[in-house]
Amino acid sequence: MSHTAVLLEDCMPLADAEGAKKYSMSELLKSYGGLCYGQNGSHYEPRPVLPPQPNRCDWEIDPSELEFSNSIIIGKGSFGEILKACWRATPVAIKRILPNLSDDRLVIQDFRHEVNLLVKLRHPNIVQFLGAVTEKKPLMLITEYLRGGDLHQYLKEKGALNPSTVINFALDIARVNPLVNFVALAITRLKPGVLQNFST
Ligand SMILES: Nc1ncnc2c1ncn2[C@@H]1O[C@H](COP(=O)(O)OP(=O)(O)OP(=O)(O)O)[C@@H](O)[C@H]1O
Repeated sequence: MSHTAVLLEDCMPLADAEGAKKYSMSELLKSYGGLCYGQNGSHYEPRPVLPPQPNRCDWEIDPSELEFSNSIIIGKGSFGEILKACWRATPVAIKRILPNLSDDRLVIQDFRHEVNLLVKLRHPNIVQFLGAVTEKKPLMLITEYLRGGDLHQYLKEKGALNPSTVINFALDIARVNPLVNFVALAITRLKPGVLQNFST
């Protein structure tokens, strides 16, 4: 078999040519040794491609992938508890809707709203949404686990913050809007005395 034929066979363009009904190209590839799926001597087997499932989102998480054996409760919200658990061997934060609220229409609406919002957000300063369990109960929302907790927890532990820390936190929050980066850059260019006056 010629070098060309080996390359053609390796990358299996014949299936693509046949799929696209490019008959002359198919013939040309066959004349160079290209084999059809499943054809005698072919090392490729036909692999049926499942059609996309309607209404199934690629962020839907199968609850069997969540590992709760060493989970701990790290917080409580109005409708559920927040646990530190594992998903695919990675520590994650899971907001789990309380079983007795799982059928509450308003709770479900609120939960779906939060999921729909988080799906659209991607920014280093926003907790990363990883997926959600929406097709089975209890409903769950899975995000990256923040080792330092959230700002509320931080304030509870540290008490009043000094003004420059407050400004840095405010800038981190505001940086979610790209325009604010200009302001942030301008502030870092300020002389130290100016910032002192501004923060007191
Ligand atoms: N991703 C996370 N990583 C680490 N800790 C978290 C995370 N998410 C939440 N927590 C902890 O759980 C607490 C409650 O979380 P949060 O306020 O998000 O709950 P919630 O259900 O959204 O509350 P509510 O619905 O009342 O606004 C936080 O104060 C924080 O301590």
